[in-house]
Amino acid sequence: MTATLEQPAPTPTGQPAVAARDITKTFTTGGTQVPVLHGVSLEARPGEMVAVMGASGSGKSTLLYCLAGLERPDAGEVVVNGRNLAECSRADLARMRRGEVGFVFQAYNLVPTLTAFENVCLPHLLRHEKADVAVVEGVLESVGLAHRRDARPPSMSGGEQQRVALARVLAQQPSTIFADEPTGALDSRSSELVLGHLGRLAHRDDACVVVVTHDPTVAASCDRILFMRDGLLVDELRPTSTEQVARALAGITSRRGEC
Ligand SMILES: Nc1ncnc2c1ncn2[C@@H]1O[C@H](COP(=O)(O)OP(=O)(O)OP(=O)(O)O)[C@@H](O)[C@H]1O
Repeated sequence: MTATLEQPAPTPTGQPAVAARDITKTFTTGGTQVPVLHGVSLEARPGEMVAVMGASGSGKSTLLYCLAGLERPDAGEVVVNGRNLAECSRADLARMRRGEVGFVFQAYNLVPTLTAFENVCLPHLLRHEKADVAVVEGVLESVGLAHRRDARPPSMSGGEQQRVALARVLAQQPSTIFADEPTGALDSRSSELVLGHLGRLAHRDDACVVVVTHDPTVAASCDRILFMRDGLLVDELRPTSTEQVARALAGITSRRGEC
């Protein structure tokens, strides 16, 4: 699999689509405090596809959840499309995630009793809107699942479920997309297809895409990579090849715990 996208990456301009300023997050489980984010600041712009990499447990998913408004940071600020998330109610955040912001979950989050088609329509249903059947069928076809339209998640492979989850986000036509390991369950062909979609959203449709990944090939497809270690962003790279990304990641993870 080669690390290329069909669209060349333009230089992103303008205001950031996503900005985090000095965010911290500590979880408390069973009376024990688990500090995860220690003051993370970043910016990602419309038209940009940004990867977040780092060792397991370095805080990548927690960061993504804070950026998407699925977790509230303890301190610091997250601004998405000009809106400070701390000033948004739960209902505002839920509305954002059903419209302008899309999230591709590691665990798919599909409703098992609904068909693939119905799962893709779900954000529309939750907004009490009618989904455009042609759009929904179009996105299912674009992720190679037209023939699985009426299948339910329990009868689908992990890769098929991952592609339904992506189709659900594509059908929303969001301006900002967060994706947690979006190719984790996919073979290399499906992985290329998903990356192609995300790249086109960023580079053709001027969306901002933030992807958490362990896969150097996926990260090499992005415009910029942010490296995390122990709850901090410690490095940044504009990738030129999968090998270069793999070397950089190995360097970051081998120095784990030094800071
Ligand atoms: N809801 C939670 N409650 C308690 N601890 C949590 C919670 N979510 C995450 N953590 C802890 O925070 C730390 C960072 O987790 P996170 O999932 O953000 O890391 P990650 O870099 O995405 O890891 P991976 O690559 O394995 O998915 C881990 O120690 C994890 O156990």
